[in-house]
Parts: sequence; structure tokens; C-alpha cells
Amino acid sequence: MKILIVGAGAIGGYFGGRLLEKEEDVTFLVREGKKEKLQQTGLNIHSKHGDLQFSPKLITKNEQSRPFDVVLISTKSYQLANAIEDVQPFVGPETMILPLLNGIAHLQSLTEAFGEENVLGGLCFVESTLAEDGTIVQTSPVHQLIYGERTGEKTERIGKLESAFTGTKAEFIKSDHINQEMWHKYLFITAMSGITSMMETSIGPIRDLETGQRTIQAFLEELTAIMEKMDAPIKPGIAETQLKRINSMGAEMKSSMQRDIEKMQPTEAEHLQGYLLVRAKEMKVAAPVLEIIYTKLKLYEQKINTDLQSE
Ligand SMILES: NC(=O)C1=CN([C@@H]2O[C@H](COP(=O)(O)OP(=O)(O)OC[C@H]3O[C@@H](n4cnc5c(N)ncnc54)[C@H](OP(=O)(O)O)[C@@H]3O)[C@@H](O)[C@H]2O)C=CC1
Ligand SMILES: CC(C)(CO)C(=O)C(=O)O
Repeated sequence: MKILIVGAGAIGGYFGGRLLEKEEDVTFLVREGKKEKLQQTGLNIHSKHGDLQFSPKLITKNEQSRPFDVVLISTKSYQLANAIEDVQPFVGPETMILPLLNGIAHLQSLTEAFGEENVLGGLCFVESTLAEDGTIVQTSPVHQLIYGERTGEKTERIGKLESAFTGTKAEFIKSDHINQEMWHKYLFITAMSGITSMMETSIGPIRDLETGQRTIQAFLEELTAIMEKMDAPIKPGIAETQLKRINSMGAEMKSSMQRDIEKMQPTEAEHLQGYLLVRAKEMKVAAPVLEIIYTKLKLYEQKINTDLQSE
């Protein structure tokens, strides 16, 4: 199976590296700067599950190639519009599009660009970041990529994808309920990224404080109420399940949004917290914790924009 990964960043590079380790036919679609860098250094992964180094196949947007069988999209949400344009030449009528971004709103842009049927559902649980020298640093015991048909059907193409993914030294899990799993991850990450970015520390110290514990719980309940009002396919009791998940993670666990803030990079606040806040307003659902967290993230964005302009 010809696999194209759009973005050789923290998650694309990590899962792409694991597929290369299994000798799958993987190519990365990268931008010029990244191509030069990767040609010099190779793709280096420093992982809790074992280090890897490859000189992978790279293409840039203006090169020629026949369509790929599957395209894994692993850019940030604010890079997606450009990525969609850049990947178009490599997508044919049968190409499966597998998004790995956090959130839900990207499904609309992807289905508009590639058609409802071509877009699968996907998400990942992994703690991965790019070091200054470009090395992918993967730190959590969990390294799961979950994917499936958004209709829940057991199609021939998903069977082929499963064969390509099986045997990889990371957990690639096929799900018959990927829509629901994406919403559940959306709930978890909106809370986890919002709380850790707001409090500027890893999850352990926050949840150890009684007030921290109550804030996480209140936020999860608030987000769940918004999602329920949207008729999102979430399970009853999911706020409690996600609170347990947050409480069982390693104390030093950080969110990717928080790591981006530490590097003074843009965030996905609009895509994660902002999208739900707009829906809450439309539906007149109270969202006091979400409003505070969103405000903090917007102030951060204003600050980095001002800093960038004055440079
Ligand atoms: N990091 C993590 O631990 C986790 C992240 N996620 C989610 O995964 C998504 C990706 O995050 P992450 O991997 O951390 O982000 P990164 O910033 O590390 O990687 C994004 C990559 O996409 C590349 N890119 C952007 N636009 C294009 C384009 N047009 N063509 C080719 N490459 C492009 C960037 O390349 P360039 O170098 O050129 O800028 C960059 O390497 C986000 O939605 C995030 O929320 C989900 C779970 C865990
Ligand atoms: C919390 C974590 C690391 C779990 O996968 C995540 O999804 C993110 O920070 O984007």
C-alpha cells in the first residue's frame, strides 16, 4: 500500500517512522525547508519505545507522483487549508484520507475537499514533540493511532489498511465507532490542553489540588453539556470516564498545545476550544470555564502576534 504522510512533524513523523520500521511504502509530503533539513539529518526519532533513524522518501507539492492509496494528514489545524491544496495532486478517486488532527471541525474542510466517502476517521494518543534540532521526541507509554470508516462499515479498503498497519511497533487500532471515539478524544483534549495551558504546568500538580480536581471536573461536565446539546455521538458518563483517564496519566504529562506555548508557537485554540464556544453561544449553553480558558489562549495569541510584529 502506498502511504503518503502530510507533515513530518511530531505525530506524522512518529507514526510514519513506525510504519517505515515495518518496511511499509511510506512517503512524506513536506515543504521545501523541511525537505532540506530532512535530507541533511534524516528522520530521527527518540522514543520511549526505541529510537529510529531513516532517510525517508520525500516529495514536495510541485513534484509528480501517481495517487497514493492512503494519505495521513498530520498538520496543525491552522495549516490544514494549505495542506489540502498541496496534497490535491497526490489524491485520486480511490485515495483514503486519514486525518490525525485533534478536534472535529477539520472533517468539514476535508469532506468538502475530497468528498464525504474518501475521508476516514482517525485520532491518536501519543505524547510527541519536535526538539530544536528536528528530532521527534516521543515520551509517553501510550502510542496509539485509532482509525476506521466513519460509517462504521467493515469495508474492503479498511481491511487493506488494517493489513498495512498490523504488526507495526505502535498500536494501530481499527475502530467500528470512530466518530464516537473522535468526539471522546475531542472532549478529553479540549479539557486537557485547556487546563494545562491555562495553569502552565503538567497535569500532576493541577489534579493533586482539590480545587484543580474540581476545575477539571467542572470543565469536562461543561464541555459534555455543549456536546450533548449538539447531538454529538458521546456516551453517557463520558465526562467521568475522561476524568479517570486524566487522573490515571503520568503526572508529568503535558498537552501538545502547552508544549507549543512553551515554544512560543501558535495554538489550535480556535479549532478546539473556540469551535465549542461558538456552538455554546449559538445554543445558549452556559460555558463559564471554557470562556476563561479561551480568553487566556486568545491573550497568549495576541501576545505572540505583537511580539512577532515588533521583531
Ligand atoms: N504532538 C502530540 O503529542 C499530539 C498532537 N496531536 C495533534 O496532531 C496534529 C499535528 O500536531 P503535531 O504533530 O504536534 O504538529 P507539528 O507542528 O509537530 O507537525 C506539523 C507538521 O506539518 C507540517 N506541515 C504543515 N503544513 C504543511 C504542508 N502544507 N505540507 C507539508 N507539511 C506541512 C509542518 O511542517 P513545517 O516544518 O514545514 O512547518 C510540521 O512538520 C495536531 O492537530 C495536534 O493537535 C494529537 C495527539 C498528540
Ligand atoms: C494529551 C495528548 C498528548 C494525548 O495524546 C494529546 O493528544 C495532545 O496533547 O495533543
